[in-house]
Amino acid sequence: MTARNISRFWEWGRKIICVGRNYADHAKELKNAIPKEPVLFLKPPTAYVREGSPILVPLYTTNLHHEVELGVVIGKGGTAIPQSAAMEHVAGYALCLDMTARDIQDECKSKGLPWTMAKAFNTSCPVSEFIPKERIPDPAKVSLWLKVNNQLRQSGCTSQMIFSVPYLISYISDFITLEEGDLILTGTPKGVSAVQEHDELQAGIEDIVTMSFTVDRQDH
Ligand SMILES: O=C([O-])CC(=O)C(=O)O
Ligand SMILES: [Mg+2]
Repeated sequence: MTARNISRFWEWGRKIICVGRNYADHAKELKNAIPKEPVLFLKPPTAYVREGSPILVPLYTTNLHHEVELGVVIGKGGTAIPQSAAMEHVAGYALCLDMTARDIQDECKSKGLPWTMAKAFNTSCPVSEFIPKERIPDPAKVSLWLKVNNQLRQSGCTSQMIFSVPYLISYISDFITLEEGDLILTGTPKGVSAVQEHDELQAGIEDIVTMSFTVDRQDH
């Protein structure tokens, strides 16, 4: 068997662990409380979509939102990783979108139900190319942006995160063993909004990476 290449982590079938409400300005825009502990949910590996393939709007939503996020790619697995050692477990990063069926999420929230239908559908996790760790020396100091049809909708800096990357790795690994190839989505800054069929989404991290996706309606 040939060795797997971490720069194609999306092919590994590993976990996607997402952090919600990690930016106060986004928690506020959706009228959510500022969390005292990280809010976590999961996406399956079937959520991945790469440039060249469209983001598909599930048939059951009329309010699909973009959320631009810094993704952290795990290079060395572990359980109960101390914060002081957390960065040794990072192989690199990826720019990610946490596509969210907001109408379904609102319904789930009001019924106290899990967010799976709102967050975990096929193509709900567009990802950029792999960004080696050296290209982002400090994950608490990078700017992210997202445009829809060339109009800026989101622009934020990871310095606004409530819980830092090392804190999240340590917190998550206390109860979910992290494995090589796992991806952690670290939450979105404010500016989330709806996308429609045929929209063009473009997102970037400073001059480090950009990516673009089109939105399509699922046809069955
Ligand atoms: O859906 C939400 O508002 C929670 C979330 O994923 C985020 O804050 O990134
Ligand atoms: Mg999110």
